[in-house]
Amino acid sequence: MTHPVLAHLAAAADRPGPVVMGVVNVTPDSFSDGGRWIETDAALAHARALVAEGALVVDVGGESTRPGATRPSLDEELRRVVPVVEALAAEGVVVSVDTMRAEVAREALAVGGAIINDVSGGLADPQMPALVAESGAPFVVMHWRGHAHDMQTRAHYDDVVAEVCAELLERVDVLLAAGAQRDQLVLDPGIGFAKTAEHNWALLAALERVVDLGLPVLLGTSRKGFLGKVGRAEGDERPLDARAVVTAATSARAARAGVWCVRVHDVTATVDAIDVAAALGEVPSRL
Ligand SMILES: Nc1nc2ncc(COP(=O)(O)O)nc2c(=O)[nH]1
Repeated sequence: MTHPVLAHLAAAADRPGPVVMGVVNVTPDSFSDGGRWIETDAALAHARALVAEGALVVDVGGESTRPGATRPSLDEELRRVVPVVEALAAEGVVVSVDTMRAEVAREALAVGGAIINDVSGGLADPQMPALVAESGAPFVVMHWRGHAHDMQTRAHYDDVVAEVCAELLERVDVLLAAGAQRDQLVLDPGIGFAKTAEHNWALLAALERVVDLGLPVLLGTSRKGFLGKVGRAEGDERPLDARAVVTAATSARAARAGVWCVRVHDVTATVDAIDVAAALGEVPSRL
């Protein structure tokens, strides 16, 4: 059984391969584009541009999750996110809200947000599982081992793929026990969260094992540090605005693995890469 919002997106998709989710960080300090979209009008203009490039969903976030980031207050996160979600939803855009706070998710859904994207998978806010159950909204359960200020101290695994899968399934059990429905849940391996570059590559190489857990999968590699560094000498990593191609290559990989959605800052490059994978017959039929 597919959740109606996910079914709508599948029906809206005009190409094979993952749904493309465009990123709009309404934050002053996100690693990938901090500050550029902090003003509501700038965020809206950017979101519209991403939709024009082929994004079927726009992910609106008000809290930076980069290592070392400090958390905004609840009121500040609400101030950043709610006006953008409301305006985009009013224009018919499918909006996901990237938040770890149940109150922000609740407010965003109340003004038309369609999906909750919680990088903590419901761990950061004990109220989130109940909100997920109460709302019935699709919920992205990302693998997470702690807030930005110390998550990289938890990047220790004997078998990162097996442990990430097991910990994701633990979150699924908690959410189902709280009353959420299975068709609400989307899994995400949490690339770059409590993971080294080696862990990220191992997870990308084994994406089918995450897909085989039997729920839609979302992948977020876009512009992340391990992509900046790949193939480059120390100190010669790609600048943030030169990571569209490396990100797109991982989007093609995601398409080949049957991933449901890719969350990216540079939509066109990813759409192009997925189109090539599809033309080569490498993309499984949609979920
Ligand atoms: N579901 C999901 N959400 C995320 N939100 C933020 C970031 C990192 O920050 P960014 O907004 O600058 O990309 N990565 C993810 C991710 O990998 N998966």
